Amino acid sequence: MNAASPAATRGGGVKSYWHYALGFAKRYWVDEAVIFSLWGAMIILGVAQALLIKQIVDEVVYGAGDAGTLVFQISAVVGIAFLIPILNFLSEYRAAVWAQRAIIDISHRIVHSVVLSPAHNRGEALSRISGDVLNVVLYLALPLDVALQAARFIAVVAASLYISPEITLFVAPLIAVYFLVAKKLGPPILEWGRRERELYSQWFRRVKEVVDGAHSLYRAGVRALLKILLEASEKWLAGYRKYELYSKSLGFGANAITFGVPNLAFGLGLLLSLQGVATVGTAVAMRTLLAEAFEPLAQIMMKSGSYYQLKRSFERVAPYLDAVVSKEPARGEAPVVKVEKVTLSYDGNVVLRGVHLVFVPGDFVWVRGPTGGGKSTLGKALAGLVKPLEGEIEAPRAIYVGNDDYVFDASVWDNITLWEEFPEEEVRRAAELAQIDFPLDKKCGEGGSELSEGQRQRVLIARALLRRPRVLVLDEVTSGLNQEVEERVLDALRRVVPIAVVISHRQTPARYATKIVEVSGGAARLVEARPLLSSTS
Ligand SMILES: Nc1ncnc2c1ncn2[C@@H]1O[C@H](COP(=O)(O)OP(=O)(O)OP(=O)(O)O)[C@@H](O)[C@H]1O
Repeated sequence: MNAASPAATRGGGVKSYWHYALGFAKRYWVDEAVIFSLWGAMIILGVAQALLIKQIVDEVVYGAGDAGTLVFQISAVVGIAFLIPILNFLSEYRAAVWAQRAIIDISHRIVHSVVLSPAHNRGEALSRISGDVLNVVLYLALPLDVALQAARFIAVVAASLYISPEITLFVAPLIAVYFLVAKKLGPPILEWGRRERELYSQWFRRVKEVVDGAHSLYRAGVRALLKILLEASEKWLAGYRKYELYSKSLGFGANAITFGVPNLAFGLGLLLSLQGVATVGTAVAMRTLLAEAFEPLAQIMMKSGSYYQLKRSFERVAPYLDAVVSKEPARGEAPVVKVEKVTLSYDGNVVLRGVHLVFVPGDFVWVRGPTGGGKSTLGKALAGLVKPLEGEIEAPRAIYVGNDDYVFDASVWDNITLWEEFPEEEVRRAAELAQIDFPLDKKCGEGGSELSEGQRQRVLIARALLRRPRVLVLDEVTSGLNQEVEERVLDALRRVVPIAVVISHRQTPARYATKIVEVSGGAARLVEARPLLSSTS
């Protein structure tokens, strides 16, 4: 998948709908071409089927044509009748998989956008993923969808005009009425549906209140209780009645026209055949064709009915859409960290300039410096979470662990694996290396509220170690540990992570450091380099 330009979020302004819709169309042009071709074939086959039916009926009724040709034509009609559902299945399958891929892509973009720009609210971003992403995909695919349905409708009308302009023009006003009425009534019905659901939840809340408060409400007497319920139920029922009346009567009217028009065309065709203006075949073919005219219209109306809902979702997600989906570094890359002539900034405000650092396997780097100097910024940049304004950073499979990393309301185990499948012994090993000495089935609470700070930090470290990073950046995540445990964690890190970068105000990392980097005054300098320690010492 191509990555779009990251300008929108950083530049502040969100680009227009068409910018994203065209980008979306370009990214998925293969899927779109396949779906369009399948639909094209279905449309052509549908029209061909109607024309063949006209010919067959006329040959039988008027005694023209021979038996061999008839058998061939009938076989073709039956064949088409089988082929259309198969093509339909293929297009629906392709469209469904495409939609899921698009959902994953957009979710990745949201996640990356949040990580690249920590100003975003993470909880908000997660709710976007669960609530809006599907709508965004539907909204971006809307032009294609509408074009497809319009093409279906136009093909049916064109074929009808070709077979019998008289009948087509006669039923056209009815089709227009169907379209206009449904278009006018559709949105109020959707609105009523929403109000009805709201009323239902109000009613349900009332029931719940009565059930929960029954004990104290009993003093008011059972009759009063029932009265409260009755009033609430009647209010809800009144809303429900109105909604059902609207929606069912529209459904009834639409069905009447959907069934009526093809049969009207059929009857008209038969009458015209008596006058010699049409043939019986025309009547049958028109009936078959016109039965297909309403489905695309209904689809267009349904899409336009949810248009505003889709648009709102899009507006909520658009600020996240331009994030670049970075590539995973290839496995087996040498874990050498290179930071060359790098400038790091936030919204144009430079934090660090001219950073040049090289770390090699076995390095244990202690990053120190005054508060606000840019240590975290450097650490995040190593893991690709802050993009350099200038220069290049190479740090294969780097993971950054910071104190803001989220601990979910789940067990320690789930917080380490994040619900991914890992062999049990690997999870236990990661927990052991991170010096987790409390049960792995212990509940963490929302945000780790049931853990001490040191426990929370060890869970975060185990989560990172389980993923076997080649470069691990720990940003003040040993601050809650007592010195003895901190030493054990750092020692484990030194043994198992090829390149460890520890950002800390404490002195403990000095014991293990092969390199010390001082971050202050807008610069990050290597101030000390010691010989590499052997991993067993
Ligand atoms: N997301 C952000 N947006 C804008 N500015 C930021 C952002 N994060 C950090 N900064 C700014 O960048 C500068 C460096 O911050 P950074 O957190 O990297 O420093 P630090 O050395 O890690 O500090 P500390 O020791 O207090 O954690 C600070 O002036 C800070 O205000």
